[in-house]
Order: sequence, then C-alpha cells, then structure tokens
Amino acid sequence: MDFQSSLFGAVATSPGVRPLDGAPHGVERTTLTRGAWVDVLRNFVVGADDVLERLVEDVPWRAERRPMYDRVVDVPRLVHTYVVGEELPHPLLTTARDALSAHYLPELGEPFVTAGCCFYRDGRDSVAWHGDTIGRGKHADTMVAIVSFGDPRRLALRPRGGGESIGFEMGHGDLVVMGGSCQRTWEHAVPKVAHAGPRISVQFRPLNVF
Ligand SMILES: O=C(O)CCC(=O)C(=O)O
Ligand SMILES: [Fe+2]
Repeated sequence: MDFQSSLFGAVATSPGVRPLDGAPHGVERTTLTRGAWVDVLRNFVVGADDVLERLVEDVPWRAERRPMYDRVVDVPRLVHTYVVGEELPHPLLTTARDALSAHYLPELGEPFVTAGCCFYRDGRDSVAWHGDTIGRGKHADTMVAIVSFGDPRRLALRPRGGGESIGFEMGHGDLVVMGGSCQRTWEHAVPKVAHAGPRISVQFRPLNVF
C-alpha cells in the first residue's frame, strides 16, 4: 500500500514521502521575478533520521573544488553525485525521486535522474553564490529539487545583477525546489552560520543539468 492511500490516520509516522499535491498541505509555490519560482514542502520525507544515518555512513564523500566561470573555487563541503541509473543509498530517496518525477512531469517534461549529495559538516561549510548553469540550466528553464537532512540551513536566493535576497529554511526532511528560470536569472547560496550541526543535501536534477 502506498503512503498516500494508507487507510490509517497515523500515516505521518510511517516512513515514506508526503504527497506533493496533497490538499491542503501540498507544495507551496513562491513566484520570484523573471520566470523563476521556488516550491516548498515541509517534512516531505517521513523517516528522515534513518536516511540521514545512511547518507553519513554510506556515501563515498570527497572534498570538492569547483570550476566557476574562469576560476576554480574551494567549496567547503563534501560531495558525491549519483549518476543516471546508479542505486541511491536509501530506498526512501528512490521513493522521493520517483514522486518528484511524477509530480513535476507535466511541467518539466522529463524525470529527475541524478542525485547530487552535499555534506555540510558544520556552520563553516557553505556554498557561495552561483546558479546551476553547467549544462542546460544556462539557457533553458529547468528544475533542481533539494531534499535536506540534518540541521536546518538557509537557501539564500538573489536576482542576478542585483536586488534583494530572500531565503528559505531547509529543515530535516524538507523539500525545496528551484524551478523555471531560477538557475539563469537568479543565484543561490548556502551561507555560513555561527553554529550548525551536520546537514546533508540531496539535489535531484534532470539529465544534463549540473
Ligand atoms: O546544499 C544545498 O541544498 C544546495 C547545494 C547547491 O546549490 C549545489 O550543489 O549546486
Ligand atoms: Fe546550486
């Protein structure tokens, strides 16, 4: 029996994902400027503790340096990417990816196929302002769906070329999706904070979006 069709009221405690289009608490869209938007669904993954434990233990984490425009920048966090067809480290991540692919298919036109994982060990780990513009996101609308585990961190967003920034807290089990033109018309970052415990982010992307 899938999560959505469970007969019992106590569904929130059984591991699974909350329905993305479930009334009255489905994804909530915030429309940004220039065709960009952000969707949020709190507690998307139910059973997030178990996923976090598996991610910490089983992902072959490595330190990252990232080409950004004409330079290579140090990225203070650990990373690993699961490419197309690779098994994900926890079955709930597969459930989450499939639910995301099904929900967004009419708008996205293709499934989510890769899973980039980032490990922010403490508040000093971060990612600087950037757009995911390697590949198709540079020219076309696309989506990046982030599922967070562990301590909450802020996803900050600002329009390219200047303007006020906004932020979305990404808590344990939460879903935050950046969509539309977000990667090319806005930038995002996970800023450093004075105090934070470990956080792991899993970003689902369609083919040829990095
Ligand atoms: O940690 C996150 O949730 C965001 C990561 C990110 O923006 C990226 O890896 O491109
Ligand atoms: Fe990014």
